[in-house]
Amino acid sequence: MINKIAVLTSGGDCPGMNAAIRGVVRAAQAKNIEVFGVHNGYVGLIGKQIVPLDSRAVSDTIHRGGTFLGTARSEEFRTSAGQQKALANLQELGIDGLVVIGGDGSLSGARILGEMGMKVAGIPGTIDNDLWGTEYTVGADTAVNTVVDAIDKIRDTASAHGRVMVVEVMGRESGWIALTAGFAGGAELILIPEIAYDLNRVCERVKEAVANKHHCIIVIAEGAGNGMAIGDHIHRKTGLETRVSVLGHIQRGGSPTVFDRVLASRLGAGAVKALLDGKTNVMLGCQGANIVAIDFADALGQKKVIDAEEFNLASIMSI
Ligand SMILES: Nc1ncnc2c1ncn2[C@@H]1O[C@H](COP(=O)(O)OP(=O)(O)O)[C@@H](O)[C@H]1O
Ligand SMILES: O=P(O)(O)OC[C@H]1O[C@](O)(COP(=O)(O)O)[C@@H](O)[C@@H]1O
Ligand SMILES: [Mg+2]
Repeated sequence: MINKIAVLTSGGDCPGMNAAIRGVVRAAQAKNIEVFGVHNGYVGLIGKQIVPLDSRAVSDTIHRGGTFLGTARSEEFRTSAGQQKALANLQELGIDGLVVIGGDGSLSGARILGEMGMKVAGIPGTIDNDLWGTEYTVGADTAVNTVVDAIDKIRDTASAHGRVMVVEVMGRESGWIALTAGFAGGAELILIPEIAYDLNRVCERVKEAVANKHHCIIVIAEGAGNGMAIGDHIHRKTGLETRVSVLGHIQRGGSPTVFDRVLASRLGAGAVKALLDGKTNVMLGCQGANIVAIDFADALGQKKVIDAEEFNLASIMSI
């Protein structure tokens, strides 16, 4: 039996976090469960920044990027003392269920609270789409649409000048954004941390592309190398005019796409349902048309792999 649920957003923000909070609040209210919002992730959980949320508190939020609850990274929460404090604050308010919206780090924190006895459910929220067990994380679709919009614009000027354009995108350990946006944006080359590349061959492909197509767009994930350094190397080896764009945090902001709004709402409602069904220590995810609850042990214990077939197809599509 669950009477009071708290919800927080943690780690790197992503478009759709507000829609996920809204999903939790409204699904809980529909079942007459009280909801509390925790400001600033685990920082606010330790600092007791916890406020009641009703249906009206989440009005006008579905279309907004960022998170109205605020997000943070907390070193204190990594310690046992911090975790005890966080748990005690929840218990003091009589909160018996917690929904954590965030990336792999945030969900690892939720798992610890779950092991300490709190009932917890996680919603995967990160633009990186790097969590195992869900085809999409909240925010990933919006981020790749933002990147493709940038690539389309960069392509115009690349073609006009016959230049090489290096576009560095986010993803310290995951190449999903680079691969998906590179594929959809028609990039000639995609460089990701999961697949080794040879710079000499990259330069050969660049020369070939500029000769045949009058431009060359290279999308590189930040985890696969420094865009500026790669651009400089290409220019020195090929003599071709090269420009570099580092897209940075524009990828993390903006109004969520329809896909992300619907996904976040469904995962929010799914998290409430999972807790009411007596489940705990689970991450909600989407698999095909279904919302599923996956044990943290699986979701956090396995590494999502990049689709090698898609990578090869993107390369074929660029000839
Ligand atoms: N292994 C862990 N154990 C406990 N808490 C963690 C762990 N990993 C991350 N956290 C908590 O979650 C916060 C967010 O994690 P981080 O990795 O920065 O972001 P994300 O959730 O976006 O991956 C951290 O600042 C920390 O408080
Ligand atoms: O600028 P920040 O907030 O330190 O983090 C940058 C990182 O966060 C991300 O945008 C998202 O990653 P997480 O969701 O795991 O935090 C990465 O793509 C990027 O490398
Ligand atoms: Mg992370």
